Amino acid sequence: MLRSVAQVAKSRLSCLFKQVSTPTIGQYQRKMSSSSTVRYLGQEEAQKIDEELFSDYAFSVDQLMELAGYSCAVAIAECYPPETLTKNKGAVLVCCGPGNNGGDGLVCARHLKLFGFTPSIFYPKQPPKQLFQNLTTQCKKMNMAFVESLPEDKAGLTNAYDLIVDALFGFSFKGPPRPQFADILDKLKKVEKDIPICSIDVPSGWDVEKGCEDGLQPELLISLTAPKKCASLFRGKHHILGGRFVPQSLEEKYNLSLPTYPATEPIVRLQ
Ligand SMILES: NC(=O)C1=CN([C@@H]2O[C@H](COP(=O)(O)OP(=O)(O)OC[C@H]3O[C@@H](n4cnc5c(N)ncnc54)[C@H](OP(=O)(O)O)[C@@H]3O)[C@@H](O)[C@H]2O)[C@H](O)CC1
Ligand SMILES: [K+]
Repeated sequence: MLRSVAQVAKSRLSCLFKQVSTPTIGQYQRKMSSSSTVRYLGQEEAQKIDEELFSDYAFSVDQLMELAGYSCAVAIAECYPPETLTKNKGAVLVCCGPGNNGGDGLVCARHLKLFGFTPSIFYPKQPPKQLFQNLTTQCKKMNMAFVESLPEDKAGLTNAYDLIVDALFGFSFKGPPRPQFADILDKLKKVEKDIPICSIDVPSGWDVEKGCEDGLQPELLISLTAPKKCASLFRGKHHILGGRFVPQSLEEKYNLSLPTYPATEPIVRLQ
């Protein structure tokens, strides 16, 4: 049967709209899973790329940390929208370590607060550096609580928080965790089946390349820049890539084969 001019025009128009409409993360994910072979980085390589961003490309730590932490908050809000966290009204415990991974955690906390979550911060080893002191002041001025220690019993965490952000260690972690942090990681491990854990860049306590079979099992992993080798052992629900700041020339130099980020999104789903 011949279609009327109006029907043809309507179908062309709808095709046009399909072409120009913004693709969803799901659409990109489907595209990626068939074509992308994002490369997983070793520890030294991840550190080298990081150094090059600061030296050759003249980025400042604050700049990249802001983008990294922001992308983590976006990933968390996408996987766990605050309005769905009804048990503890969107309370999130952000555990921050002594290095830049901890700094990402502080930035992430600030954005989570702006997105409608209620973050509290656990920052047991605060380095005396202006950058971290500034990030801490920003969180305090935004009325975020700083907790001194983790509760001894499991219920102390499960009755207080809907989510835990693990920003303890990233790609510079080496060897077994020292006692103070071994104890913290044990406490988080005990609640991982009750409260989703969202790890920034590397699940803390994992060897950056070989992982850790009986270590923390986060439900969400947000890899930054590119996944580290240990991410191939991640068995959680969501694996998201953030840190959309890598210049094309650096991506090419290290053959990163990064997936296409959707439109203006700071994150792209890997799994
Ligand atoms: N390019 C990017 O993708 C960017 C990523 N960012 C984030 O930065 C981290 C890496 O940060 P870095 O400061 O290099 O290191 P970590 O945060 O992983 O940890 C360093 C601290 O951890 C201590 N450490 C190391 N091993 C142990 C251990 N076994 N037990 C206890 N403590 C440990 C270490 O202490 P030292 O005494 O050994 O020095 C450090 O205090 C990356 O993963 C991203 O999250 C940037 O924000 C932006 C650019
Ligand atoms: K981490």
